[in-house]
Amino acid sequence: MLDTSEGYTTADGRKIGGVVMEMKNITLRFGGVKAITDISFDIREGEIRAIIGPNGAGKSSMLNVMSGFYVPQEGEVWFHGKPRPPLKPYEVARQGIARTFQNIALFEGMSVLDNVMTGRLTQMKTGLLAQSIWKGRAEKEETENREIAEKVIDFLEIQAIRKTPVSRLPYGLKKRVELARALAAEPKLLLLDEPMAGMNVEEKEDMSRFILDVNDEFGTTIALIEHDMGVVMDLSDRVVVMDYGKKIGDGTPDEVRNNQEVIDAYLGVEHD
Ligand SMILES: Nc1ncnc2c1ncn2[C@@H]1O[C@H](COP(=O)(O)OP(=O)(O)OP(=O)(O)O)[C@@H](O)[C@H]1O
Repeated sequence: MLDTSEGYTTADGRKIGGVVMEMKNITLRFGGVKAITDISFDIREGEIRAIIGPNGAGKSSMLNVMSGFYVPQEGEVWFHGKPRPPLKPYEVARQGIARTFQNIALFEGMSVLDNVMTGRLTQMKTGLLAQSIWKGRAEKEETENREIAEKVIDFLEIQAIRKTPVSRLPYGLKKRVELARALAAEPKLLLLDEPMAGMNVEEKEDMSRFILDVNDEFGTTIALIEHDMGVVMDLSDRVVVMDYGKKIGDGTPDEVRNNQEVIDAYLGVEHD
């Protein structure tokens, strides 16, 4: 098994660093339903880390624990070497964590550019009162925010639709706009909730390329959940496999592919 204790070098020569986030013995219940049972794993700096598993395995619940949206009944989330207390959503964003959602959560009536600009809101330093007193400072910040939004739009190759209302876009492009909005916050850790769900083959290839480019260009650490095995295996450095709320595998794509428990529980049967 790959020894990751001191960081490691990937097959394609990327250097993976220290632990950014560590899930320690996480258990999450909804009333009588145990969505996650005693799961531990870490995410390292610069890594593309996937969580896979069949429907209902607990993947979304886990992502929501990672993003701070759910607080587990047992266990701790460690972030940069310290236990992370329960946080408000904007505090999570200020810690450098951004996410996308399984069901697209964009402002449909607003343009692509305005949607991407909303990704900057959590990073704004000038409050409303200060904005009215120091107009110059607010204007400078607005200009900076716009520059970052435009840079992300260029990077994800959506310049041609920057003024288009999101409601007019096909599904695959909406997903890309959601990624753009998350990137506009300049996250250190990006959480992607089924980024390829509902996409055709071409859209999946595009999205995979952009995820790899984001990781490569900005050094962003990425954790994603998916149930499209093929995509995940090509994209990820390490994979956690969940089934019925439990962790049944954790390792490189090859290690996971050859894990008998994973084969039995997940790969051996058809999943949509
Ligand atoms: N808010 C909630 N209230 C009650 N039960 C929930 C809630 N969210 C998830 N669950 C239950 O927890 C379990 C894990 O669900 P979760 O959505 O995390 O799985 P998943 O692996 O993301 O599934 P999918 O691939 O279908 O999205 C399921 O049994 C689900 O019904």
